[in-house]
Formats: sequence, structure tokens, C-alpha cells
Amino acid sequence: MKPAAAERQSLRQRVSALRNLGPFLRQVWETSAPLTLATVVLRLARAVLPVAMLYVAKLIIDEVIGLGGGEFHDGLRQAWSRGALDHLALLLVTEFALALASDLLGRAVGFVDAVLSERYANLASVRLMEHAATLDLEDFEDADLQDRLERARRQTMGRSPLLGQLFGQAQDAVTVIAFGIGLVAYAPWLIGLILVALLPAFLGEMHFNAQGYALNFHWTPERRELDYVRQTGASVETAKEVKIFALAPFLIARYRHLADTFHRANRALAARRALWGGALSLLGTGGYYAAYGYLTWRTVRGDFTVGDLTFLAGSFLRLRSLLEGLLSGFSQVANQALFLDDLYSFFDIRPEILSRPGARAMPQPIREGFVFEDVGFRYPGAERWAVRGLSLEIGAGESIALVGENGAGKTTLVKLLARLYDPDEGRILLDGVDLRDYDLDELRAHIGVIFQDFVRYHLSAADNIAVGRIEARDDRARIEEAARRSLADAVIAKLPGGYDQMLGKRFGSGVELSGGEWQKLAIARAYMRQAQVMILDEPTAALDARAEFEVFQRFRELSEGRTTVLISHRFSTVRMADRILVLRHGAVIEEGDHASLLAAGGLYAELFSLQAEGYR
Ligand SMILES: Nc1ncnc2c1ncn2[C@@H]1O[C@H](COP(=O)(O)OP(=O)(O)OP(=O)(O)O)[C@@H](O)[C@H]1O
Repeated sequence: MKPAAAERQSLRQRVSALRNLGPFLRQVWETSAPLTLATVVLRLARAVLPVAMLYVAKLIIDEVIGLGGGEFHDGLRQAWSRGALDHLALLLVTEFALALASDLLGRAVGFVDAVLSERYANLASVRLMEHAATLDLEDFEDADLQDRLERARRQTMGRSPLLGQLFGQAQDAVTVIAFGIGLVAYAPWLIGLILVALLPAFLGEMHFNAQGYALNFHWTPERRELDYVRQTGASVETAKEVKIFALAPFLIARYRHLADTFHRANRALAARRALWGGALSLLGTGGYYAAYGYLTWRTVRGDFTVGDLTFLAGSFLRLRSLLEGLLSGFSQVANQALFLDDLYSFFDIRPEILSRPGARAMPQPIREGFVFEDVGFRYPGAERWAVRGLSLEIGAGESIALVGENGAGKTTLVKLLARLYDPDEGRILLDGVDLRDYDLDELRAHIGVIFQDFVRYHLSAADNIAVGRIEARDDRARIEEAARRSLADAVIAKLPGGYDQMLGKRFGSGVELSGGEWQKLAIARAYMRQAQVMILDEPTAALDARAEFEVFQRFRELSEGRTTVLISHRFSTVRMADRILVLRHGAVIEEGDHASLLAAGGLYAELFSLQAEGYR
């Protein structure tokens, strides 16, 4: 798109983004009605004070000039006792009271706004997390969504400037009206002059804000990359590898390159903005001095008092800066409203994997088991099918092992089973009913999967197990039992803080575990979960041979009566299963028990003998 066209579009976008202000204000009101009301009332009161103060200042000047001709040689005390200064004193006290009130109101407004916008930001963050939790895994793997999420997150980080801006605008508008009324009473033509002087500056401001937003928008992916590179360059998770491979110079160069390009683009815009902004605001200043000169002449001629001149010149000056503020503020508000677009468009993303209305309850217990009927699935954006023509059965209470080379589709099968994705072709049945007809939360509650890339939570050891069934977080007995079953109890016994020991290096007292120790903890999650279907997708790769053997042996014994699926590349483990399914290119090519598969002399036999060869 040509820059001009992009900008026109962005201008339209900005005007249409103003529709977000309604929902925004509603949310602010929902955040706290009393605080919202308080800021409105306080600001209204504060809005009229500047005019009142300027007017009282005019009265003071006129009074002083009026008194100037009187006899005050006898000194202040006498003049005071004669009562000649009473009126002036009253005016001065009034001015002081007004100044005091304005200051106090300003502070009160600042306080209320700070509290309100912080509460709003917290509420928005919570809503963001809640909504993110409903989205599909597929959504998270989509770069466009990550961009939107990033922009939305930036919106909810810290206090939103929009709140103060918007209310400030309203307050200034009231002040402008008050000043305007004053001016109209004396010299209506001044208003016209102000508008003529300000319009060019306003249009310039709109133009540059539009460009600024377009630049930011355009750069979201790069900004995300910047954050990523910064994170990779300096974090606990990556430090080890960054050091060993001496990646720091590479990462720094990459960061520098990206940051420099962005900085250059930004700088060019800032320079143009400063140049044009300066030139356009000169117009406003010119207008002011023209008016000032004319007013001085009228005062000399005797049409206005000196007080009037001060009031008018002051009003003009204040009006000009207020209007300038209002116009540029409008442009900023439109800008912020555009960012709200990002937030709201994130909220508009709807998950596709949902429970149907009137969804079925999970069968308890599962009677028949799962049947994959000619299932095909392609990851979004991928050309290749991850699985296709996949047909298999997993009987209730059966223990299945999945075998296959890297990329054969084992993990994908598991993800389809847990409805992290829905098939593009074919269907998956549970007890004869399509998985999509079951209540999603219930289905997931009855399936426990421990993935190979399970998460190492920087939480306590107990919580690291409890995540398997977070509702039972306070059930220490259950957590300890799960740890015993997965052999994690011996790991925890060695920790200085036992079950309450913080793990990971992110927080102060954290202790790091070995890869295999983390895995034992992760496997404890499966026992914690006590689901009808338990799946271990290779979370055992780092266990030593004895530990893996023991872990799986126990897993089989302890999961007696449950449906279990094991994925492992170790045949010593795999052979424990009732039935083994061999996958290749996303389909089952062999199945049977260990002995029959060996006898068949197919892929299984080949992979087995390759591994056995290694041990000879
Ligand atoms: N999130 C994803 N997005 C796009 N493609 C993916 C994604 N995850 C896996 N794939 C692709 O799908 C295919 C099957 O992957 P899958 O993870 O199911 O294999 P696997 O059998 O579990 O392999 P491994 O033994 O290496 O764990 C692979 O070709 C992989 O490139």
C-alpha cells in the first residue's frame, strides 16, 4: 500500500476506533462506579476555576487602578482602618481561596485517577488472561494472534493513559466553554481568530499520530522479535547454552540490527514531526500577538480597562493552549482508541474447540474405549498432513504403546485425543460417540497427559505435582502419594525445603533439579490427576535405564484398570504394553504385541534390532 493510502486508511480507522470509547467508559464504570463519579464531579468543579481566577485577577487590577488615584500617604495601617482596602482585600482572599481550591482539586483528581486506572488495568489483565485461557492451542501457534496478544498485553500493562486523557479532555472542554463565554461577551471575533490559527497545527498533529500508529503497528512482529532476542540473551533458561556456544555476540548483533532499524524509522518520523509541529505552532503564536496588539490599541483608545486587557489577553492565551491541548489530545485519544481496537479484537477471537450446546457427560467408567476412524489432521499453515488415514482402537482399560520414528505423528495423535485439536478429516469416537459431542472440560478432566516438553513450573515441589489436579492443591496426602508412586519422593527428600522447596532459579530460594528429577516430578502429576485415561508422551527420556524401567513398571501396575498410552523410544519400556501400535507418516502400519511384531519382521522389528545392536 502506498504511504498516502495507508495513512488515509489509518485516519478512517482512527475515527472509527472512537466507537471503542463507549465500551471503554462502560468498563471504567464497571471497574468502580464511585471512583468514576468522583473524578467526574471533581473535574467539573476544577474546570471552571481558571476562568473565575482570571476574572478575579481582572477585578483586582481594575480595583488597584481605581484606588491608584486615592490618598494613601498615611500608610497601610491607616488605609486599612479607614476601610479603603476592604474590597481589594476581599478580592485577594477570594483569589487565594480559588488557587487553593484548584490545587486541592487537582491533587484529588490525580489520586482518584491513579487508583481508578490501576484498578482498570488489573481488571483488563485478568480479563485478558481469562480470555486467553479459552482460546485454542492452534490460536497460540498463530503468529498473527501472538502479535495481537502482544499489543493487547501492552495495552493492559501499567496504567492506561487513556483514562486520564479522556477525562482531562472533558474537563478542558468545559474550561474552554467557560473562557469562550467570557470572550464572546467582550470580543467574539477573537474566537474565530483562534480557530484559524489552530487548525493547521491540529491537522498536522493528526497526520503525525496516524503515521506513528502505522509505524508501531507495522513493527509489532519485529518488536516481538526484539523482546525474544533480549529474553534469549539474558535469561536463566538460556544462559547455559548461550555461554557454551558463545552466542552473546550473535544475539547482541541481531538485537542491535533490529533496534537500530526501528530506531531510525522512529527518529525520521520524530524529526519530521518536530519540524512541522514547530512551523505550524508558529502560526498560533502569530495569531496571538496580532490579537494582543489589537487589544492593546483598543485599551489605549479607552474601549477596554487595563483589567479587561489582562483578562482578554489571558483568556486568549489560555484558550489557545487549551484548544491546542484539546485538539492534540483528541488525536491522542483517537490513537489510544486504536490500541483499544487491538485489545477488543483480541477479545473477539473465538475458540473453535468448544463444548456443543447440550454436550454429553463423560461416560464413567469408559466402557468400550476410543476408535479413530480414518482421521486426518494438518497443522494450520502446514502443507503436509501430520496424520492421515489414521484408524485404530484403544480399548477401555487397555495399555497401549505408540512407536515410530521422529515426526511419525505420535504426539499429534495424543493431542487429538485430548481435543487440543479437532481432526480435519474422519472422526474420533469414545464409546461410539464423537469426541466433539462430549463436554470439553469433562473430557479433559478425564484425560491426563504428561508431554515430553512438560512445563517446569517455578513453584514449590508440592505445587509442581499439584498442577496435575490443581483443585486438590491443599491435599498434601494425595501429593505425597503421587510422589511415592512416581519415585519423586526420593528427589523431594533430598531438597532442603522438602515439599515446600521452591524449584527453578527464577526466584530467590529456588533449587534447580536434574532433567530426570524434573521428569519424576512431572510423572507424579499423572498420579495426582487420577484420570480414566493416562498418557505419558515420552516424559522419561532423561531417566536412566533403571529408573525408566521402574517408572513404567509401576505405571502399568498402578494404572491397572485405567486406559493408558505410553510413548517411548525405548523398547524395554514399549514391550510392557498390552498392544503396540507402530506409526509411520501419520498412519498405523503395524500392530500387535512385542513378540508378534518381532516375528512379523516389519518396521518394529527393524527399529528393535537397531536398538539391540547398539547394546551388543
Ligand atoms: N505445532 C505444530 N505445528 C506445525 N507442525 C507440527 C506441529 N507439531 C508437529 N508438527 C509436525 O507434525 C508432524 C508429526 O509430529 P509429531 O509431534 O506428532 O511427531 P512424533 O511422532 O511425536 O515425533 P517425536 O518422536 O519426534 O516426538 C511432524 O512432521 C511435525 O513437523
